[in-house]
Amino acid sequence: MFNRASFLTRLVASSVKVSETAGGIIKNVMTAGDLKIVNKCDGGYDPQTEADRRAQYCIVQSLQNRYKDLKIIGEEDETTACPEVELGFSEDVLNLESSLNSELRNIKEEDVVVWVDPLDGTSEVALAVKNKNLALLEQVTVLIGIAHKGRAVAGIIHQPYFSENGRTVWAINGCGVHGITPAQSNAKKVVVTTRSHLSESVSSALEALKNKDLADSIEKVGGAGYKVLKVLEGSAAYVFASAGCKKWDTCAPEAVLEAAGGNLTDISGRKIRYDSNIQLNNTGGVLATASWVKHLDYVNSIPDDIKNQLPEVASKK
Ligand SMILES: Nc1ncnc2c1ncn2[C@@H]1O[C@H](COP(=O)(O)O)[C@@H](OP(=O)(O)O)[C@H]1O
Ligand SMILES: [Mg+2]
Repeated sequence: MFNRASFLTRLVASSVKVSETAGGIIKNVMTAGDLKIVNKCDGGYDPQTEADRRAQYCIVQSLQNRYKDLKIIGEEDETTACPEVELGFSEDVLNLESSLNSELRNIKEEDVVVWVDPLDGTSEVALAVKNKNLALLEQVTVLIGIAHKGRAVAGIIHQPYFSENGRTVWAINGCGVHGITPAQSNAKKVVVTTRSHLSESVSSALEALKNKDLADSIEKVGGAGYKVLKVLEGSAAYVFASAGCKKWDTCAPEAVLEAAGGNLTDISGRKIRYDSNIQLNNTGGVLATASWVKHLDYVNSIPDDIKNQLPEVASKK
């Protein structure tokens, strides 16, 4: 069955399993207790742990083992070799093959870019360990986003610390979202935003949304993957009017949210591109909304002066 499936179905089926194995690696590193944290940012703070390094090694090795010529862009430049290579695949994904439209079924390996964030929410891991606040680990996700000709078409969000055994939320364009039942409405409009990268422009955008009755309350949580899970669970929107979030943070969440009827764009409402030669930063910020609110209301309520500070930059500097 695996060998007869289309390239996209096989890649998603593999990626679901690979994300789960990466989640296991993260949990093992946490249990072992030595995170070996390094700061990746000169003059700022962008932590990387042994869990990020091992999880990315496993994801890239596992996918490259099956798909030799696949273009994969991962967050981490430094990785740590680990023995786990995951060659399994999800039967649930294979069973979806007949639901794919012909365009998706004909996707070729050479037109695909896989965007990998092996551990989204690293700052929350560092804080969880420092403050012995393990509840923060719920905000950790493994993100594998699949882009075809620059557009996010499928995504996997694995959440290792959800409940006892974790959960995997995944989607292929037009084929619904799996592993979660998205909320269809909420009397209260909760807007989620960054916990660790607040800035003046983020605060001003949130204030503008409050003034237009588009944000009844604000919740600050970590990780792009976790924030999109919050939107699927009943928050109205995820707003980040700043430029630090990267393509590997948004590719999988965008595909998953859009399969559930929501939207993820930059704060000016422009689609985000995921071509292999693209600028890594989401220079236009991030705006994600649930299926039950109007995306354009949120776009239109963010003041132009904030949008003008966040222009789209399409190609690498
Ligand atoms: N100013 C910044 N500098 C570095 N990374 C940033 C950033 N703003 C956002 N990010 C990245 O975007 C993701 C979501 O951020 P946030 O939780 O603040 O909303 C995080 O991914 P990682 O945890 O994988 O590094 C975070 O590092
Ligand atoms: Mg990230």
